Amino acid sequence: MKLRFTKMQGLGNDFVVFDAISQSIDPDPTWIRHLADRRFGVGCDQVLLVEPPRLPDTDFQYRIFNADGSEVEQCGNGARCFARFVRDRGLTDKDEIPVGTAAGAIRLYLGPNDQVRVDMGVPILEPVRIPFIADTQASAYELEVDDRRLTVGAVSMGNPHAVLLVEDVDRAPVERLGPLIEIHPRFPQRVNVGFMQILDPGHARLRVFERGAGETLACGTGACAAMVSGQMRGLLEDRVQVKLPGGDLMIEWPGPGETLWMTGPAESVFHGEIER
Ligand SMILES: N[C@H](CCC[C@H](N)C(=O)O)C(=O)O
Repeated sequence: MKLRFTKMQGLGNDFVVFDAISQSIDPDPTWIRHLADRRFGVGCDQVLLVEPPRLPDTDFQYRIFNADGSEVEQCGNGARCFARFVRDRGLTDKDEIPVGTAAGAIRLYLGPNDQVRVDMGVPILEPVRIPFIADTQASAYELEVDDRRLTVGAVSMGNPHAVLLVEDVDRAPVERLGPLIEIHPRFPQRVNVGFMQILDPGHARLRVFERGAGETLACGTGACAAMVSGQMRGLLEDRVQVKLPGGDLMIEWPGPGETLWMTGPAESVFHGEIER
């Protein structure tokens, strides 16, 4: 059976997107891994499925699968690509799209110049909800990694993030520490690992070693989590330009308990069909 897909990207974080409303898609982890493989498959960081709504007051459900086949709760760059996909495919004519994810409902706003603004909900800081094993909630935690004591922030955007501060992202030990922290036992669901260099209270550089995908050119939820962690540590203000290797995101967050907004681009690259 031939399945139609669209290859998309948000700041170089790339996706294979399927309309799973008009097509029957079984997201078997082995097949997801094959799809994501950059030599034996199409190649992507994540696979996205667009499904009929499941949550009240939403128009769609959107499911996210990492390249390793694991299904996850949230994807920031994917959310923007989702919005572009459903508009370009004529699945909606709205500029404001309520959509359900495994982490709950979010709202997407299509703007000019391929920009999409996303209400990412309220960031989660309570350790048990991240999940992260800690005695109390704090703006930063000590983490033993490879016989070294590191300081990390811990935040959930629906998916878990650890955030480290570094002097220079270009020289950050992403390849060495990313995989070690991703599977650290204090993160029972594994974790995405952000390495943030703060330039000034309104600007930061970030690299992210993603759970289930490795280092990507951009991570939307990672940018959100890094900004939250930076603000909780008194280092960032409530509107921050986060500069990732693939490009920039604007993150706005007034503070704990408040909604976080992310704005950035989303583009289609090509349409294709794959035999299954
Ligand atoms: N690797 C993430 C999912 C994709 C998130 C990222 N691509 C984004 O733009 O937020 C996780 O396992 O939680």
